[in-house]
Amino acid sequence: MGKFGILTSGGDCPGLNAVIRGAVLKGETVYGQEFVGFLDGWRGLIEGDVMPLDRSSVRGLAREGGTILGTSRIGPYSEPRGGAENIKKVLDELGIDGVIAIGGEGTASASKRLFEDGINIVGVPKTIDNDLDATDYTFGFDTAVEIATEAIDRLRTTGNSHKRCMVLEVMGRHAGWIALYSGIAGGAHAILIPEQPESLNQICAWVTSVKNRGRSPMVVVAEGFTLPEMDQAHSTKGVDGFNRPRLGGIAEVLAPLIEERTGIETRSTVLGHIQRGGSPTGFDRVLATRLGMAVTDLVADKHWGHMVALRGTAIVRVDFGEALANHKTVPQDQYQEIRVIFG
Ligand SMILES: Nc1ncnc2c1ncn2[C@@H]1O[C@H](COP(=O)(O)OP(=O)(O)OP(=O)(O)O)[C@@H](O)[C@H]1O
Ligand SMILES: O=P(O)(O)OC[C@H]1O[C@](O)(CO)[C@@H](O)[C@@H]1O
Ligand SMILES: [Mg+2]
Repeated sequence: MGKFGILTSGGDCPGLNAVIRGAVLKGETVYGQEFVGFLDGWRGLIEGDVMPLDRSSVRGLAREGGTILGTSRIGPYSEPRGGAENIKKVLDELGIDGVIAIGGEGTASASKRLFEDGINIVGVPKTIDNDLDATDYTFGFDTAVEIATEAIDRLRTTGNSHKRCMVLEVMGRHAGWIALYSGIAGGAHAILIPEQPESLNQICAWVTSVKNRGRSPMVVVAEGFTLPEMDQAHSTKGVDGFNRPRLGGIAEVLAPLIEERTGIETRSTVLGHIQRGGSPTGFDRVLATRLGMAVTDLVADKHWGHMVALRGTAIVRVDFGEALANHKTVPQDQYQEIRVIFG
């Protein structure tokens, strides 16, 4: 029973639509809940801009990339109409009893603040970066790894033909999970992640040893990687809607440096938003559907201020504070495990 509004906020991610479908199907079927979708993240909530969401509007959605609701990096407290007071009024006017916010760390921080300000709100974690501590995996990550792995496979054939060093840049602002997993899957000769600065000397030593064995070096780098002499991640594209530097382009910095130092012809590719687009993998569809279904239990129990998460194979409930306590970065031992065979 009751009427609830769903929104997707922050960067999009394959599986968002599967969450929406899971929530609507279970909420309607098991609890008799009704749903609307807020358009473009928090903007739709602030402005009361909604679309109807029922069983027929989520038909076939598990396989669809993106989000039918749209997303943005607008915050719920942004001027001129943001803030808990206004949001309460909007919810009352629309007869909405609570909000389901699907998003990453920023969305969860905003949700926590709204909950503390008296809004009935629960969350579903999403990010291709897999860097949310409360959950073992986030949906979208497996899809991004799959896409990045295919990119490595393809770069390796052209790299081999021309006997070049290939550098692939993948996403990963604070955490190198996509680089680590796709790099292992694709047999990269070096994997560079934000958690672990590596010197240019070390990178070139790996590249040279690969070349000396008669192979074409493949380097995978996360966008947030820094060389020891860099004080922040490479960014030349200004800031995003929340004033954070837009990352991207470290591969283009590294490639000429590697070429100059090693004498090996080197090319760079920035995979960019391709890894966030398109259809989710089977794994991500299952995870997203289960999280979407489980969030309707939270709503039915009025378990506001919490989000659903994956622990092992179980879906559990964690409060926003716990979910936000730490970034889940790649632990040293997991990086060292693969680093011993670089080069
Ligand atoms: N502490 C906060 N208080 C209020 N609003 C916030 C807070 N943190 C983030 N927001 C708002 O929530 C929006 C969504 O956060 P953000 O852009 O970081 O996306 P996200 O949900 O973390 O997903 P992504 O993984 O793509 O970063 C931000 O753009 C910002 O407007
Ligand atoms: O280009 P956008 O949509 O602002 O988002 C880019 C960021 O979003 C993420 O994909 C997810 O947080 C990061 O890896 C990346 O830095
Ligand atoms: Mg964020």
